[in-house]
Amino acid sequence: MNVLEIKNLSVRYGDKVVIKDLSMDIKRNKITAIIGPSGCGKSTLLTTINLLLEENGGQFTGQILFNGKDILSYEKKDVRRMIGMVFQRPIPFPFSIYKNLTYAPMYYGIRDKDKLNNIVENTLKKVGLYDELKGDFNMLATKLSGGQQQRLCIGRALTAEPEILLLDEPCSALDVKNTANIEKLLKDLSKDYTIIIVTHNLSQAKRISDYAAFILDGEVVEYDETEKIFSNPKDRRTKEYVEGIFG
Ligand SMILES: Nc1ncnc2c1ncn2[C@@H]1O[C@H](COP(=O)(O)OP(=O)(O)OP(=O)(O)O)[C@@H](O)[C@H]1O
Repeated sequence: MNVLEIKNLSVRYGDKVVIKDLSMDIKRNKITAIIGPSGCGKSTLLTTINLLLEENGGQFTGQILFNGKDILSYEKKDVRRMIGMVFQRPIPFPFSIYKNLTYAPMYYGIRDKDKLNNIVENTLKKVGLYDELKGDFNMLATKLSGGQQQRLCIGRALTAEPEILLLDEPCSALDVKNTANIEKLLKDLSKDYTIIIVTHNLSQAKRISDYAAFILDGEVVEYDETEKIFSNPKDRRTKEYVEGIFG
């Protein structure tokens, strides 16, 4: 079963319709890239999926099935736990690394010190920070480098044990080396998680995603295996976009 089935989704902010009758299924444990020119509705699609849209002043019609069940039938806090979000700018909580990584588990009721320590250790290993920190988990998270902060934020999202990770331009504030680290991390994580990434970086989409959706003016123009989108697009507009002719 597809982890998400988006059916006839339309989204508006007030009178402004930004997503129009969009339907797409998201495959489990794959990386799906959402590409398209600025303002086409990519971020809106992510916020709709994890029910942040309303807080941002938007409304949607249509249906999103998560594991076959209407997403609105889940408690919002469960959706936020199961569908984690990582933003463009890494924003760690202004606490220690330890506290950043135990915040969600404690919120969800874990109090056992050993369990919490394990979560911190395993998460740091998963995101490749464990060796770099050399045991200093009490360091203020905001003192990490930008790339490390973004890996910590991905780690923090993982501590809630999500099924899906939504990432909105996670590398746009990072240099080439940190970007490569994050890309490798996402590839590794896709064995256990479903990843949806919004990116302006077409080479990144090509490098890491299994599927890619090209969105234009709130509509899916083409959605297919990434390989096909880049090497043999069916739609002229997709071809022009991936060749860098517009956007
Ligand atoms: N909270 C909001 N209130 C009103 N309009 C919004 C809001 N958020 C986004 N929009 C509008 O919705 C449209 C789609 O925006 P969105 O951020 O989803 O696009 P995007 O494809 O992610 O853009 P970018 O690539 O520039 O980040 C834009 O016209 C934007 O101005």
